[in-house]
Amino acid sequence: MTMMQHNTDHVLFYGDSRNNMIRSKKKGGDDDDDSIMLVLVLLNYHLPRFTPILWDQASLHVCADGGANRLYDELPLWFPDDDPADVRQRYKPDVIKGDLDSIRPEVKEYYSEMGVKIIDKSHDQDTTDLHKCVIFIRDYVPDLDKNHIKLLVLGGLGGRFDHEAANINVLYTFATVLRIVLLSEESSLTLLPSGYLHEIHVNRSFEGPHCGLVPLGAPSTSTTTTGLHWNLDDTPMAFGSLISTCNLLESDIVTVRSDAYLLWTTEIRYKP
Ligand SMILES: Nc1ncnc2c1ncn2[C@@H]1O[C@H](COP(=O)(O)OP(=O)(O)OP(=O)(O)O)[C@@H](O)[C@H]1O
Ligand SMILES: Cc1ncc(C[n+]2csc(CCO)c2C)c(N)n1
Repeated sequence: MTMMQHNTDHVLFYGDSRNNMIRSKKKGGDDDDDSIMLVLVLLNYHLPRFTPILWDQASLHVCADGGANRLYDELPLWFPDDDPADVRQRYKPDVIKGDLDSIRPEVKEYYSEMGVKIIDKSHDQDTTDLHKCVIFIRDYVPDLDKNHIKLLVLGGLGGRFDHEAANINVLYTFATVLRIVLLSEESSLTLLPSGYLHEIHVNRSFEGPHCGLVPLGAPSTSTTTTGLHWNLDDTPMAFGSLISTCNLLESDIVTVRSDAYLLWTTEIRYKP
């Protein structure tokens, strides 16, 4: 498989190292982010209408179990003038992985005959399909490239709350291994580990104005930000007290420093 080709095309969304990424510098660490490779994971929930744009920019495309049904069913509907078979050939995943209890048999057979790698982990009923896909990506990508990967999870927000909570747990589980962003058509969500100065480059042509910083795993005794309408200045945050929601972007660059892991969310505005 030649899945990990470097993607040097201009990137409109979530991959442009100048416009839209989070640079997280440890004190004294290198700022080594010239080239970002996008990896997509498609879940079995509403795929955002911008999925085809991201697809063209990504180097690796993975479906989590029933996410393959979404790709098979929904992509042809977005290209009504094209033959569905041509659309499915254009948007052919590299891998389908999961416990395979949701992918329909005809969809599995269709992609299998196209040569798509299908990984059956039905024996594992303790981790979610997204977790299984992230393990595949973690093990597939050489260590040297991991800093340059941005994993976008399409259909990662909204829907059943237990699935959303599991997706957020994946952010925590792999926080120091891979940069992961959960996406829906309305929001992005990523985790900012503590101990870094996070320099977040937002693209206000499609992100914002609303945004939030949420100490989900544990309270923060001190968070300091720049670039927001309501900045925090060595401020504590905790559930039951202050959390920063309904905040507003005031700059293309937001900086965050905190003693706790924080979820960072932005509003997404997309008009097809
Ligand atoms: N209703 C939903 N809301 C939000 N996310 C979903 C929903 N259904 C599926 N997903 C996401 O898509 C992934 C793959 O979906 P799939 O239907 O194959 O999962 P599953 O493990 O069979 O789910 P279930 O708990 O329904 O048995 C899930 O792991 C989850 O992340
Ligand atoms: C304590 C505990 N709670 C729930 C599950 C169930 N579960 C968690 S992930 C998963 C796979 C979904 O594709 C399933 C069935 C478990 N194993 N352990």
